[in-house]
Amino acid sequence: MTDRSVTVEAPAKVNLSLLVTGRRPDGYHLLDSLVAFAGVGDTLTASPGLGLTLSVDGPTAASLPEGENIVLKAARLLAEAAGRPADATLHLTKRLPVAAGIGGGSADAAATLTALIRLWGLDLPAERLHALALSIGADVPVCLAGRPTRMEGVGEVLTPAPALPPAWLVLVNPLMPLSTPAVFKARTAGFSEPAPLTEAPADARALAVALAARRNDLTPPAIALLPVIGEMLALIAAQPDCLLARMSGSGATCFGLFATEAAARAAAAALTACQPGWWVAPAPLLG
Ligand SMILES: C[C@@](CO)(OP(=O)(O)O)[C@H](O)COP(=O)(O)OP(=O)(O)OC[C@H]1O[C@@H](n2ccc(N)nc2=O)[C@H](O)[C@@H]1O
Ligand SMILES: Nc1ncnc2c1ncn2[C@@H]1O[C@H](COP(=O)(O)OP(=O)(O)O)[C@@H](O)[C@H]1O
Repeated sequence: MTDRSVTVEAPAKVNLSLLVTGRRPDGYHLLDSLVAFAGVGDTLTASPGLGLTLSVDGPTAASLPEGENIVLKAARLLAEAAGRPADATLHLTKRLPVAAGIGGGSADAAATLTALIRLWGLDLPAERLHALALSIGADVPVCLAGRPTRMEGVGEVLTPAPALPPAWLVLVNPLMPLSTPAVFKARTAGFSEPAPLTEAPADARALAVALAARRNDLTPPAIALLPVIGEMLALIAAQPDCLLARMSGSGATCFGLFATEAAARAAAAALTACQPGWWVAPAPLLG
């Protein structure tokens, strides 16, 4: 690391609701999702260097599969778009479970773009950056936005969501990866009507009520593929003061919504005591 290093956090993406509203001719599903971020995630540091290198550490680094890390793909595509060499020394501290429905890879890619734009002093037009992010992955544009957002299309249509109230989440993952294409493929239900959040909920309880009127349409197929998700949801919902229990993205990570840090931390401790093999992370909902 040098004085010129740029460090960017890559927070977990949480689909507070996720409706499948249709299907494109190419097979991709159209979504209407309220996406927010949690105060837990990976960290990306970019430093000056000759050539492009990436080192990775952190508690979940070992579960990254062989093959190109999405961080390198993001760096190469950004350099290409800027017409400059991809010279940087990147370091990723991986804390989020992989292939977990909380967009760890997408958040890492977005953090890489943000860090390298600063390191390389680039001034890319917003539309160009949006298109570049989308070419890396459907969830990368929303991770680049990094604030509560209504996400439509397959991730390309973004509208700022109403402000979210102070609240806490407990993220829970069984440390079993779940394949996104498999979950979409296992869907048997029809399509949902879009249901945007139109008013800012006054508090965490009002947010829970608003979310309860929506769903995550990918939950039934995810449970069919990985029944432990059903157990996780029941256990989270049974925690004192849990306002809502829901799955994020295509799973398997689920979250509980709580009004206070104390309630979230108590629930996280109880969940860990009961299932020591699960990844359990209490974190604030980022507004
Ligand atoms: C479901 C969401 C919701 O935020 O999150 P995650 O569960 O990945 O975190 C995303 O839309 C995940 O988008 P993305 O990250 O591009 O999915 P990938 O892992 O690349 O999976 C791609 C495959 O999943 C299916 N797929 C994905 C997205 C979508 N809107 N419709 C689809 O049908 C397609 O079969 C596609 O080939
Ligand atoms: N830095 C990274 N972090 C996580 N996954 C990565 C990364 N680079 C590449 N991948 C690949 O991206 C896939 C999707 O990962 P991830 O974003 O964690 O899941 P999800 O899309 O379910 O939220 C993983 O299965 C892995 O093969």
